[in-house]
Amino acid sequence: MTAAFQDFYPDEFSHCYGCGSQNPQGHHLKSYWDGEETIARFTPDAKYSGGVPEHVYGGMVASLLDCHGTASAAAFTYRALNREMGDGGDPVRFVTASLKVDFLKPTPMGVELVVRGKLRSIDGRKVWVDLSLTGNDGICAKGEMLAIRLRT
Ligand SMILES: CCCCCCCCCCCCCC(=O)SCCNC(=O)CCNC(=O)[C@H](O)C(C)(C)COP(=O)(O)OP(=O)(O)OC[C@H]1O[C@@H](n2cnc3c(N)ncnc32)[C@H](O)[C@@H]1OP(=O)(O)O
Repeated sequence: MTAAFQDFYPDEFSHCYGCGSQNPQGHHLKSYWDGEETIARFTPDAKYSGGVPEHVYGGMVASLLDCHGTASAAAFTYRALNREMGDGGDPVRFVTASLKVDFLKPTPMGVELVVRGKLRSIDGRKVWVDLSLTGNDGICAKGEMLAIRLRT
């Protein structure tokens, strides 16, 4: 089975509620390559409802974009450097500096959500990623992230 980007985060940095393998309460979001783009799939539990039970609350939507975006920034950078994750070299890790979310329509509950990341540009430690979240009836939210590579 293909490893997810998050599987390469060192344990000591894997406590993120959204995607950390070491957080037993967390969502354990997993991100993968899909051609030139990145993809993650997630079905929120019913307790993450918005104003009505049929819709997902906005914080969950932003959280999925956030975690998939930083993982994608790392993946795009590895690829730009012609490197593989887990290659034994200096780890490439990112945090979110800025995340803009446009909520285009309510996000449906009870269906698998698909989060996609597309590289906009890399400029030194700064990586801009365009994000989208799709439900069963088209794109529900779009995001623009600036992720910053941590100094190692
Ligand atoms: C080895 C470590 C492993 C860690 C593993 C983590 C795994 C991931 C876990 C999963 C995580 C899940 C996701 C999460 O939840 S991540 C959690 C949420 N994010 C954070 O907590 C980040 C908090 N912020 C910081 O730590 C610092 O501010 C960072 C590190 C981001 C930058 O501080 P640093 O001192 O390093 O760099 P710098 O200040 O010189 O800035 C550098 C450049 O960036 C530009 N800039 C900065 N901010 C903004 C902005 N808002 N808009 C526009 N531009 C901005 C800045 O002008 C400069 O540009 P230039 O002058 O070079 O042109």
